[in-house]
Amino acid sequence: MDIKIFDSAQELDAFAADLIVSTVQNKPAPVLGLATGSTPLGIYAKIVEMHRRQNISFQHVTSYNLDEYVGLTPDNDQSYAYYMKSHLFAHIDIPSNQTFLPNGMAEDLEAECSRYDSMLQEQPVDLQLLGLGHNGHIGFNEPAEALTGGTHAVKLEQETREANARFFASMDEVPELAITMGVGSILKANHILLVVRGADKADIVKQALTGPITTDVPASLLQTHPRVTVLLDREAGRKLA
Ligand SMILES: N[C@@H]1[C@@H](O)[C@H](O)[C@@H](COP(=O)(O)O)O[C@@H]1O
Repeated sequence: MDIKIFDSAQELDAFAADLIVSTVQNKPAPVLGLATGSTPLGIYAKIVEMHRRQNISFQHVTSYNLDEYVGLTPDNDQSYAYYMKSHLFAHIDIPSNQTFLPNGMAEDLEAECSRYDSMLQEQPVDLQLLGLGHNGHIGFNEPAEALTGGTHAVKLEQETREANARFFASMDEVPELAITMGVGSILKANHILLVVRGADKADIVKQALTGPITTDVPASLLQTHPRVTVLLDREAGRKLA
């Protein structure tokens, strides 16, 4: 694992955005794996700025998002589809028919998960951006005795719902179910970019990066991947020796 610790959010965002843009520029048909949450916001803003100022084009890019809530329509401002549109897709030239998220409104969730997996199989992810949950989740792969490899529907942990409640009007509105790429699908990406910020994640960063590889900390499975770049701010990295 290549671990980099940054003194400022701006430096971290610029480094991550450069890495994403270089993947976009160096491949004829790049496939990006994208994430939501507060962690990637500065990175997306930097990418939008690079698109505007340096004319970086995303017309040839395909993207797959990690996860989506079940039961929220794409025009619901709490859905991840809405998040991606408002923070990234609407501001760059990526064609809308090349951006994919699991469909949280699908009647048959199992069929939706297999559909998503078949698409990922045909278009493997070149660079997968990841955030980290306080309990070590990646995407919505929660700590469990066994983890699911492929895309699947998952019941969210109370802790995860509480952490994400800040984006909703009330706790009752936070969905109980989500669709997420599985840890197996995430690990198939050629290169993984894990980004973590904040003192409240320092302990889980240490466990995930240096602790035992265990399904109790889903992010610890990243230790088995040959090409992971970890970007931390000072606070998130403060427990690493
Ligand atoms: N499903 C998302 C994850 O993909 C995200 O990485 C994580 C951390 O979120 P944040 O970046 O807001 O701390 O929690 C959410 O539950």
